[in-house]
Amino acid sequence: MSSYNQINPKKIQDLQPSMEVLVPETRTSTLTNLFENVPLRLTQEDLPSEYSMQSEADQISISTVSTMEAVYSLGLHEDDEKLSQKVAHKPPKQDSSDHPGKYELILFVLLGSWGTYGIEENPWDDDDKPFVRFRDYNDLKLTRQEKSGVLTERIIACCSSYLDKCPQTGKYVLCKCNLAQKVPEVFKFIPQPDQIPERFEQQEADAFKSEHNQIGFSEEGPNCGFKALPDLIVFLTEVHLKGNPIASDDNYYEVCLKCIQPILILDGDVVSAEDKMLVNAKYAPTPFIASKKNHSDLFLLEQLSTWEVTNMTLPITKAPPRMIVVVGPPGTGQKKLIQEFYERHPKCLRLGISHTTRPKNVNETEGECYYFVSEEKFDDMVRNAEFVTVSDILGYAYGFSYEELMKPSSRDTILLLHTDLVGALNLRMINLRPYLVFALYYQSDAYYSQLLRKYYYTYWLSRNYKALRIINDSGKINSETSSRVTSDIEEILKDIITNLPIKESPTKKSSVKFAEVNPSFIAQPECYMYSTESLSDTKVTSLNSDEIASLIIETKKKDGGESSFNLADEDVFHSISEVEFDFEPILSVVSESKLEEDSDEVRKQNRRLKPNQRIDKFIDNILKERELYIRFHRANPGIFCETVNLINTINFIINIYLENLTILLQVFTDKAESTIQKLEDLLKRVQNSSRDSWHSYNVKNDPAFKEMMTQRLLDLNRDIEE
Ligand SMILES: Nc1ncnc2c1ncn2[C@@H]1O[C@H](COP(=O)(O)OP(=O)(O)OP(=O)(O)O)[C@@H](O)[C@H]1O
Repeated sequence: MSSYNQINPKKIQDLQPSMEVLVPETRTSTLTNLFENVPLRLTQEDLPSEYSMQSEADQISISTVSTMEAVYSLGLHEDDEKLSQKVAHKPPKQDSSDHPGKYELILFVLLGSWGTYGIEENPWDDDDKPFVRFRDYNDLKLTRQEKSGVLTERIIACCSSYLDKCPQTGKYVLCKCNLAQKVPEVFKFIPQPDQIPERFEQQEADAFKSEHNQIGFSEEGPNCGFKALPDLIVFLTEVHLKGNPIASDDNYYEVCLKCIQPILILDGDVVSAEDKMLVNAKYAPTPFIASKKNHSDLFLLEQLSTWEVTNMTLPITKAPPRMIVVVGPPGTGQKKLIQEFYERHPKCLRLGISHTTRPKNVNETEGECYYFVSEEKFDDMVRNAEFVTVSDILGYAYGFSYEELMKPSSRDTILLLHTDLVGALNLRMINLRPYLVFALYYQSDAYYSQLLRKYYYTYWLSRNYKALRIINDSGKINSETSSRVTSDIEEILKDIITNLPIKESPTKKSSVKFAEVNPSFIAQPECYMYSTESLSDTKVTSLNSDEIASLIIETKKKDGGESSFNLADEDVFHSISEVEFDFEPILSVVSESKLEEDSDEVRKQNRRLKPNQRIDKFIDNILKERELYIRFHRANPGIFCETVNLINTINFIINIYLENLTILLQVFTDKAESTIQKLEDLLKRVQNSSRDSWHSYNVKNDPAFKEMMTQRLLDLNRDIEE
């Protein structure tokens, strides 16, 4: 038996019996190899003296039941119906009766899919302290190739044989592939030892250069070329492949960035976060795949977690509430829409409150539109399988919890919430049968300005500058304050002038609460936009340059000294009519003295972030997402209807989908009245729909389930008899 190099006896005694061994299908070959030499039953002899087995019953056996195989592979590649069919009819693999034992280990393979998606990058970030190792790398008699740094499956197997506690479940799992020291300067992988070309035998270890390693895209076989990447390099941050055949592929750079998520250095060059972001956006999975992936992750966690029966737990016969879900790309104003809709029908609706890690905005109240939680808390909830769905939106996590879903409410109350597309598809996938409403800005231009208002200015203004004063070419500068012009700011202010849709003259001297102008996603300090001089009382179609000079965007002082600016007439912004600015303003930024102190820091930050480029890309990405929603809608007729103007089409579609209890219609958030009207129509239909048509799959009637239970009972009886 191979050696155990580190054993913590206390921990091994904690081993809990458990039933499932989760092995994603695509990874089984590595795993099978891995256990070739691991005894399936550990006895006292196998263990070092520090650990004493109390009785025979303490034997640990390892067995595999691959319940998740189907979910993992099907979840990624096939559709709902096939998934449910296969999952339902796939007979579960039996526990091996040759190896009974009190304890079973959960095997969980960290290579590849798990961890690269969504939930956590590397939950086992404990490089140095595995507590049991079945096969030790140090015991391997390395071949010449291996000594020279060639990575073979043998090495991977040894490096993967750690036993440790799974952070998600607290159970012991055999996992982790730490290749950190095994591939010191080059990433070298030879898939099959018998495929090693002659020349390797002749190479001197020292002479072994990265050009000679064996990753080539022309190679055939399951573990060759690019295909080998995702399986192996979850822990690699630095990769050198220059001169390797793989490097001459046109998509080499992008594929490496995509496949090797933790990569920081490729061929000696630092990989920028921006490149990674762009590559990720370019190769983003389709919404269906993303949501299936997401769903299978959550499903997996659900399987691994222990559910507690509390007084919140509803009897299984109770159907979840009927729900209307407003779906749309970020910044569409879904939140406002559903709140407005809710306020009109508070008796028949219940607002579903999601959890999010995004910071709370000034005008938001905890628990009213979101539960604002820390990333740690959110992760904990994910691990405990508390969420029905989770999504990652613009860098923040959003999730809708089971608790919210099942909150007691009257039988006829309809749950109203908003999610992104992935979230909505997840809800469908677990058979909640939501009525999906597609919310979109009618015009992409309007959406663009909305996004600019929402993200661009807020992001910029709030993070970098305390005060901005825009002056015109007449050169009026507030002379008490020092001024500074930077090209970045110039650009941004130009954008503000050209894009900020100032609508109508305010009727009185007023200030506009900037946070209201930008009900922003990104938390901002309290910013206010105000005019120093009163603007004309009469309606104007354009503001003259003097008036422009007086538009100031400034943060509120902490001491409250500028509270007079707080007289915000929140409607002002919305009631200013659109203005064309036909001059090139000279722009100046007036900083407060505090800012001067910070200026070095600010400059440093500018250099690092290049914010205006970044935010441009950021907004571009959101616009692309809008396109994606529309494409998705077109490619999946029936999920959303095509045009909102064709009332008849809507009725037609409603009739078709009424049967499936899924009505899909499109709503434009920039056309508030007609939108609410549509939602009201929908509400009536949902109310009239029959609850009795709720059907849920009953696992107890499934022949595979019956077979499995019978077998389990037989096994149990046999164990007892023995
Ligand atoms: N539980 C959830 N699951 C998935 N997506 C969600 C969830 N809750 C909210 N979202 C989505 O997150 C996005 C950002 O919402 P947020 O309220 O933070 O910003 P917002 O810009 O005010 O949103 P909007 O303007 O679209 O109402 C929205 O598109 C929303 O649909």
